[in-house]
Amino acid sequence: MEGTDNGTATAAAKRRASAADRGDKAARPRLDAEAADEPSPRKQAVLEAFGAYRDALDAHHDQRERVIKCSRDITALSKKMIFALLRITQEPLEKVFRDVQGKHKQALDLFRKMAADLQGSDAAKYNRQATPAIQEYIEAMGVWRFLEHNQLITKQQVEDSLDIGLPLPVTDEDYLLGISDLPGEVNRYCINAIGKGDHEAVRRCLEFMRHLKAGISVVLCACGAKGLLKKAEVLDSSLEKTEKAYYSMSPLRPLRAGGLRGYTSSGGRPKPDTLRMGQSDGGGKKGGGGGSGGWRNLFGFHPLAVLGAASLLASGYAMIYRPYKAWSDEQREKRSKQQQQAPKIKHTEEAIAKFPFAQKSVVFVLGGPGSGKGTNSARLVEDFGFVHLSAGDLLREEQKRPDSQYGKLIEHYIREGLIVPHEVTIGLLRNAMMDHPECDRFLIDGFPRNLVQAKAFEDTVCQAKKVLFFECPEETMLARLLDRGKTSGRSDDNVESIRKRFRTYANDTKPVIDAFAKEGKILTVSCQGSVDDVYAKTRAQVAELLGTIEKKAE
Ligand SMILES: Nc1ncnc2c1ncn2[C@@H]1O[C@H](COP(=O)(O)OP(=O)(O)OP(=O)(O)O)[C@@H](O)[C@H]1O
Ligand SMILES: O=c1ccn([C@@H]2O[C@H](COP(=O)(O)O)[C@@H](O)[C@H]2O)c(=O)[nH]1
Repeated sequence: MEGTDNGTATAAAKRRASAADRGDKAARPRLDAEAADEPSPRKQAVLEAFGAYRDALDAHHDQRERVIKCSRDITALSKKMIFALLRITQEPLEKVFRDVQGKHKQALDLFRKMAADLQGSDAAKYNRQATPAIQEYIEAMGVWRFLEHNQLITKQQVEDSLDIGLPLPVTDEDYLLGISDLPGEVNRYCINAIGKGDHEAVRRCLEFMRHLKAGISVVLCACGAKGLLKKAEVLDSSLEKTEKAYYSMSPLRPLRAGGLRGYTSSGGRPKPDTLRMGQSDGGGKKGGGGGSGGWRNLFGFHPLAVLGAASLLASGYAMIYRPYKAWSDEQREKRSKQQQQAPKIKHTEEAIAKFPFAQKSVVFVLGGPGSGKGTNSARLVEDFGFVHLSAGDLLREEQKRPDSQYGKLIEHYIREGLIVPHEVTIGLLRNAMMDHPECDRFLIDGFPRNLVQAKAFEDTVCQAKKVLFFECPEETMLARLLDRGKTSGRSDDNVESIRKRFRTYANDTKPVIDAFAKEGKILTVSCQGSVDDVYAKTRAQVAELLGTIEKKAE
């Protein structure tokens, strides 16, 4: 049929037919040309469909651009809020908070605009664009909360602060990633406080970061959330800087109130409205293991501090547990079988609480990487009936254990020469001690690697009787480790990892040795000489020590 695809005449065809009826031949060429230009209905339909797609794409593009713009503006405002907050050390409080409140109001206006674009079924498409703003905002609100109330902001508080009349979901991941950026800012505030000689402010920063680190470490161990590991490393380095700053202001502080006992706390009675470590009064649980006391120790007793901690853990839990819940029955069954095959945290809370840790004689074995700790410990076992527990070996074993939730984390820390969060290492050490209930003497080799571990072990396991310290120059250790690396198969016996381990040793472990030295607990052995020579010196030191211990016990 002329001019039609589906039997329906086009307008031009109709006009041509009526011109023919009228016998109007002159109109024909014009009408023919008109008909040739006019799209067929199918073409028309396709054009219309494309038009609709184009409009939808344009609308999507505009909506995405609007979200990106709002997100950038909120990010910038949040950074300005942080910047304004950090002026707290230079300007009157009211001025700072007034300024921040103004910026916060502007941020909320932008959030309102952004939330409007995030409503409806397509909202999820733009979440990725909104996320940076939400995380930066959480960071800013976290800094504010810390400075004003000395508390870790909770996820609920973040949500409540977003009073914009429209729902704007804050995910657990946003919350965790947002608060894990706090240490960098707290560290900046701390540096300003040092400039002002405000010792108390520096102490508060340090405690806050320790609480945060403890909480994040646990979440990290449990779920290894993408992005969190990197932030945890930054947190470590911020914490390290703050610790150095704090102790540089008061070098003897770690040793106040009796050696390591004074390490984590301010020494004096903490103010009721400040976050504090639960063990600051020296009332740590001896021989009692972790349990709920462990959490109180991590986060202090202030109810709102606990709330912050709970929020952090709830988010971590949700990230771990929700995906688990979404598993099929088959996946869940497989996972539970794997766990039954290789349970590692095998002692019950009750058994841990009952185990007489405090009655055990523990000797720590310290020294740089490759200084001979393992070699000499093995021989001491033969001569004196110690149980030898190498923290590094326990970690490597846990790393290899199929289905270990810590495997990836440990692998990363070991390769990078970093110190695995102490909750994991102490958990493994405690397990291993409990595997030998008959034994009273333990050589704990390669532990504690930093002051926090040392304090945590004292509080949750027991105090070491002495510390065997292998003194060794770096060149000797490097040569021995490279030699060992030819056959050891260890991921960290290579030049790059060895350098990192040396750095960690100098920065974190040497201060532990110094602190124990001040307590009079160090037995130094020079690592120079043959294996037999060094062992002879070691043996003599230990024989004398055991003689003393036994005499004391009589
Ligand atoms: N006195 C010595 N003379 C020469 N080589 C030694 C001596 N003592 C130990 N070694 C060798 O040096 C290497 C490192 O020793 P060892 O494994 O005991 O050190 P380590 O302190 O336990 O190391 P890491 O902290 O890395 O576990 C080993 O290959 C060991 O055989
Ligand atoms: O308490 C500890 C002990 C060890 N690590 C990590 O393990 C490696 C290797 O330890 P070795 O004692 O040399 O076997 C060490 O570099 C750390 O990454 C730890 O984190 N905590």
